[in-house]
Amino acid sequence: MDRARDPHPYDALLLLSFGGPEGPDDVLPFLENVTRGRGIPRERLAEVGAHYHLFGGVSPINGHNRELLAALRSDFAEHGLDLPVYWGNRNWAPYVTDTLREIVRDGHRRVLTLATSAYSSYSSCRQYREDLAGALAALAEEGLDLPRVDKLRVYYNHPGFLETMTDGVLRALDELPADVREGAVLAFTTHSIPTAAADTSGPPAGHGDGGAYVSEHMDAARWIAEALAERTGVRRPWELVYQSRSGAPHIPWLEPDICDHLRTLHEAGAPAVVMVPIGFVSDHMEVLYDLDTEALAVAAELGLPAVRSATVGTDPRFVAAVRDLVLERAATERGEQPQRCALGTLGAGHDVCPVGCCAARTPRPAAAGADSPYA
Ligand SMILES: CC1=C(CCC(=O)O)c2cc3nc(cc4[nH]c(cc5[nH]c(cc1n2)c(C)c5CCC(=O)O)c(CCC(=O)O)c4C)C(CCC(=O)O)=C3C
Ligand SMILES: [Fe+2]
Repeated sequence: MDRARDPHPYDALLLLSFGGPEGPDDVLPFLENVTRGRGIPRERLAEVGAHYHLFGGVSPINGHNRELLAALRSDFAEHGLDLPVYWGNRNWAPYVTDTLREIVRDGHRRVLTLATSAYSSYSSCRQYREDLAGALAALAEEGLDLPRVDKLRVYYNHPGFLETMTDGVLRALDELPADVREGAVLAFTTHSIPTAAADTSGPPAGHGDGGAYVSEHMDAARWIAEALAERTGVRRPWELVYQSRSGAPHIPWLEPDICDHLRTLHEAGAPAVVMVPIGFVSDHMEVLYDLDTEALAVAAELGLPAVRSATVGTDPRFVAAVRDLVLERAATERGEQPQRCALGTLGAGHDVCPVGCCAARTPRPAAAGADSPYA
């Protein structure tokens, strides 16, 4: 077989995501699934529930995942990559346990996982490995022969991610009124997490304050800002800011918040801003509500021209990046030394999360890492 198309030893790809409600009656049970045992104040739940109800109780995330699933399947077929693609979620149907059961019943033994999050942190990486461990534990209870499950490395610095984001910013700049375009500044934005979770993100060896979560986002932002400067001849001020904070007010989370940042930019005389949602791989509710609804309303109130650039979604270059990552990992598992594409300064991330990577407050079994209790 052509090595460039050889998925061996893998026989299935699992798209692992967050899940979201599909109608008004799903909203409360979904939020209960998300927040079980996580100490989110009730007022915050009601508030977030209202965001979903504003969109008919439907999260955009499932539709985006269905589209990504279809795009991956046709890209793989087009490139002669014979690897079935499945989809399972943490918080809503199709649940990952049900999907993994189907994968096993279909006779697959080596599963590679793509999580819909590009960075290192408990919420964006380890919690997905806990989901896999939970699914494996459930299947073991049922007496099924367990498959081996691996997870793809973080992909925030893959060219197919960064170049696609960069093109999105170029399109967003074009949407700004011509007279403020030149002076527009960049606000890279991602999901806030507790500072304690940021500090322990990535391998225990450490990335300094803010851990791998902050350093990876900084590296992505810097690369995009420099690529834009090269392509447009305009060097724009930029900053990494945060959004979608939840949790109790006395617990510190990463700051500044995008809405506060817009006020700061306005006071400092910025003529316009592009919000670049580097933390999200598709237009989740956080993008549709927290940026497109809330942050754009703040900007409008200030009279600050603002636009939000695109997420990678199902851009063909992002889909091709996933194929590249799958083939790279398959080759590595076969003992070859494939090229590992990465831009920026941090290099390609680890294939296998080391012991203690993105440590959790409450230790739980996590699969697909060096500390996995499974083979
Ligand atoms: C880093 C990160 C990502 C990015 C990585 C990834 O993509 O996984 C992410 C994604 C998402 N988060 C989502 C939704 C929610 N997240 C919540 C709560 C939380 N998120 C956190 C972090 C993250 N979250 C954290 C530290 C909490 C506090 C509670 C806890 O420690 O678990 C809550 C509870 C209510 C609230 O407080 O907001 C909701 C409803 C959706 C679905 C959106 C849709 O429907 O389109 C998606 C993709
Ligand atoms: Fe979240």
